[in-house]
Amino acid sequence: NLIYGNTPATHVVSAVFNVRFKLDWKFVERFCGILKVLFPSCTSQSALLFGTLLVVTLTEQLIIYQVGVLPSRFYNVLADQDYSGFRSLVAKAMVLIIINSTLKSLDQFICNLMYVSWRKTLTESLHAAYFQGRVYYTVNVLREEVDNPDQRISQDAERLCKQMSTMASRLIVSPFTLAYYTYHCFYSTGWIGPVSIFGYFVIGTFANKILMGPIVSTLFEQEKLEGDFRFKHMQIRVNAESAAFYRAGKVEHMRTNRRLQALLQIQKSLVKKELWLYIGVNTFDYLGGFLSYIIIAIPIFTGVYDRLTPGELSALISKNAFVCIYLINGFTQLIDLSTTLSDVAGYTHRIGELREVMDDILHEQCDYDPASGESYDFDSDFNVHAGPVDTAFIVDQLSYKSPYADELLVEDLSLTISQGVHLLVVGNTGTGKTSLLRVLNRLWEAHSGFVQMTTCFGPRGTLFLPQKPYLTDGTLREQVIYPLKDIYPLSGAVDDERIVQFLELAGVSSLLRRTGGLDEEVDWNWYDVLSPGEMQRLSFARLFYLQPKYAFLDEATSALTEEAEAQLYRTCKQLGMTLISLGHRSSLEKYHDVQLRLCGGACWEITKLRGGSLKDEAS
Ligand SMILES: Nc1ncnc2c1ncn2[C@@H]1O[C@H](COP(=O)(O)OP(=O)(O)OP(=O)(O)O)[C@@H](O)[C@H]1O
Repeated sequence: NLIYGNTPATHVVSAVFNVRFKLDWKFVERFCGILKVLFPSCTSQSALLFGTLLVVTLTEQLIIYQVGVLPSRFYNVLADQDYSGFRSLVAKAMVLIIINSTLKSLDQFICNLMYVSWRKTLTESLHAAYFQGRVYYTVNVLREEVDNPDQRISQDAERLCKQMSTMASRLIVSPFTLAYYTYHCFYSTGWIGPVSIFGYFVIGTFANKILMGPIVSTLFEQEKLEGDFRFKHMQIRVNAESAAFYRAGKVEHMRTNRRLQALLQIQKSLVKKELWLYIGVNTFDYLGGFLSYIIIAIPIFTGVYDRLTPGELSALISKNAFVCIYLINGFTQLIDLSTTLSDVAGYTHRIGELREVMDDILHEQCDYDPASGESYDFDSDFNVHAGPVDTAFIVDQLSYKSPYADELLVEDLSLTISQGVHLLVVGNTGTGKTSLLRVLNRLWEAHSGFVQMTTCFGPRGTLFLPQKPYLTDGTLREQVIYPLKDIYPLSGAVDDERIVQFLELAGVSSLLRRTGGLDEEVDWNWYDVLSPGEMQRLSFARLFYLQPKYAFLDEATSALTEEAEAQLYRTCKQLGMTLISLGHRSSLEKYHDVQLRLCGGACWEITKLRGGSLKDEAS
């Protein structure tokens, strides 16, 4: 039995602005979680690309060193007027330069490949959680703490992968160059060189971490406002016609500009905060240049090198400076990455937070049938689950309310939805008619009581036609067979005849001409070109095609005439469906046997219509 109830819906207050996202332990946890997704195994594509990048960048470093010492060799052969040496050196230089530039391009190429591969893996993993069960509904409608989940999946994931791939080639080689030059530095300056440089790096990192803290949280906020701004434009795009009827250009202009201003304000503050980080980074860069001379100055002024001649001393200074500068340069490159790291941290928090919330929702929602242990899959699960075969739902002492409200919409409702007993649910606006469907469909949790679902979703089971017709993108056939991915049953050309016949029965056969055929790709937005009535008729064509045993129709004929309504209801009944309708029209009564009236104030009553058999269990 699918029993759910007794858990009051929790109201989660948006905490986005109270939480300061920083470079903290939470960041490390979230980042490691994302890395686990990006590198699922040692033999995964990303891991192999990463290994190849390591080999390429290390080879590149060796070649860079060879290219770096070329000028000193040129000095040698030119000073000695060694013509043959000069010729072979030129040839060697040409070869080295070609290899170097090829390796550099290869490095870039692998980074780009890695970016695409990471984006694919990360986005697909987010999709897997988002589209599992009804997570996409809960995260968009019921959980306020996650702003713009769409933006996090489509844009933030992309930017995170981009930034990480740009960091990769610089980071990957750092441990090797740092180890190599630390050894050389120790060899030529003793412990004072490496210790001073490491100390300098620690101070630099600490200073940068302090400067980066506010940037990470501001970046997080900026991305939220970026999403809000884009959403506003999307809202206008989707509702352009309604807005135009209101002549709402001015007010929408003002509102959209308001969102833009909020976004720009935060962007400005981000730029200001970044100024301090840039000052820190640049100061660190230039101070690093002097540090090598300070390191060598200490033994000189303390008299360690007093016995060296000025010539030997300058050779020593030049050699030490070279190694120290290389080592400092290695650290400086790491510090330079801090601006990229602050971006990475911002995106990591946004994606990490979304992953956590989706995991949480998945754990909370038991979207599987405990009896059979199977999850509900609209496409493939046509098995009827445990319970009387001629019932769809058994509702017992059910109370429910909207997620953020205190008052119950309905209290202690008991009824059985059985085959052949057509049920009409009526009631004033806002009394909880659609909410009843939400609770039956497990989009909302019941406050108390039980709902036992004894059929499956989809063909042969239960189908819900929502109040707002939902049209997907794609061809006319895809609209009709929605939400199935393939035709059902798989019967080839016979399917075409059925679809055409059902389009005719639903009164939208003209769509065939407009689209040019069932499988013609259309470049229009279905919402823009169909009238509300046509959308409702197309939803009925869908219903006829899927032929569920039970059809829940939420004001499904509100945009149609009573004659059209009569014809559609007649067809549904001829196809053997049991109808559960929600609506206000009295004309609906004649197609139903039982009426459930939601009276407001949590009250309800069940009455018999037209002498139909009353099968409720309530008083
Ligand atoms: N996602 C939501 N979050 C919070 N409250 C909601 C949500 N959806 C609906 N409500 C509220 O729940 C109450 C019941 O809504 P419901 O959609 O069930 O009304 P209804 O009886 O179907 O109304 P109508 O006849 O207009 O369709 C309303 O007060 C509505 O504002």
